Amino acid sequence: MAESNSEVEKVVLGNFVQDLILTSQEVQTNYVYTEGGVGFRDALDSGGIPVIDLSLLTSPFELTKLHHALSSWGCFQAINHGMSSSFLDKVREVSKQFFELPKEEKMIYAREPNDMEGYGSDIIYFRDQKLDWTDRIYLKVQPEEQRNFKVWPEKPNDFRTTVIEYTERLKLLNEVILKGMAKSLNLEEYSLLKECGDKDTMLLRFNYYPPCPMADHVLGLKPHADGSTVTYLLQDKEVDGLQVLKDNRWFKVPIISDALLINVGDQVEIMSNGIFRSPIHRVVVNEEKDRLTIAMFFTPDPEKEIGPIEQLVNESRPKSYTPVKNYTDIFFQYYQKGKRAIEASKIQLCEAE
Ligand SMILES: O=C(O)CCC(=O)C(=O)O
Ligand SMILES: [Fe+2]
Repeated sequence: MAESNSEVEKVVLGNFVQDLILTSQEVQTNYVYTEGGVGFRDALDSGGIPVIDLSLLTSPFELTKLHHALSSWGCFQAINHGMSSSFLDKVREVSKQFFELPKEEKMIYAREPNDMEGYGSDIIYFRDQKLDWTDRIYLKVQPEEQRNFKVWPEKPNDFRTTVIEYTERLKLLNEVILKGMAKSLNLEEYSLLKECGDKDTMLLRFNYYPPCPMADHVLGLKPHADGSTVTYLLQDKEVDGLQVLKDNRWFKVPIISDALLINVGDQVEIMSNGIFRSPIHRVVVNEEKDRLTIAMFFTPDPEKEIGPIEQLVNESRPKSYTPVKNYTDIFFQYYQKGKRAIEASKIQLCEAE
């Protein structure tokens, strides 16, 4: 259901934002928003994003809190997730060390022009595409046999082992979260995990946002919702920048040291028949400081068709989405055009009006 490619001129490898800064080039127009730009950073402070203690997730009280968090905000800050502060520091540290390497050492892991995996910046699909002020490393970390080590940094030398350990830890955590979500929906606890199929995929993205001289007119990441089932974000420890849209207003996501920000992606919105929402979020940049975040996206087995879970469909909540397969594939083209892929799966419920 991807859109026609008529606008797509060619897919090219863009500039690295880090290079633009090092060479003090003027900010190119493709990064600059002329309308609605001023004030990107003026979002509301939000102490309101729920904080959930995962060590209590078996209690009915915490499950109710989880249900409420995911149906109102679509995200929460997870504390007591079992990963130590020093381990999370290590994950941040090896990531930062990679971006600090000289250009030629990073380029060994550059992505191919048509490929997402590896070190790169936005794929350019069409001429007027708005570009994100960010460089990334994108790695498929699961299934294991699909790891493309050609694009996995070997420097710093503990990069790979740290990434593999982080992957293992998040795999376990994701089970806890999907079971908790299912229970909070009064479903059998494995129902969401089963819906993801046997070969679910994990994509790890390191987002590096260099400082930007036009921070009020440029976005680190344009507004989007994630195409995942669930996303786990390890924020920068010192520099904020993430904002979440709720009731048409942008709220800043505060930094809670060692918490993970967990958000619903489009595919859990579909599975939950819209009870849980996949929140729209964006990233603003900073004039002086760089920022680094690490996002792990879980997606179902691409061979597995997913759709609203039957028990969540009834007269008062009719089926709102058509089943989809390999949702991730269509997601990125929509994203670059500033559109939401989930619209393609939504059923128009005219008769309910
Ligand atoms: O860097 C952030 O704060 C958010 C990253 C994000 O939204 C993403 O990678 O999809
Ligand atoms: Fe995101």
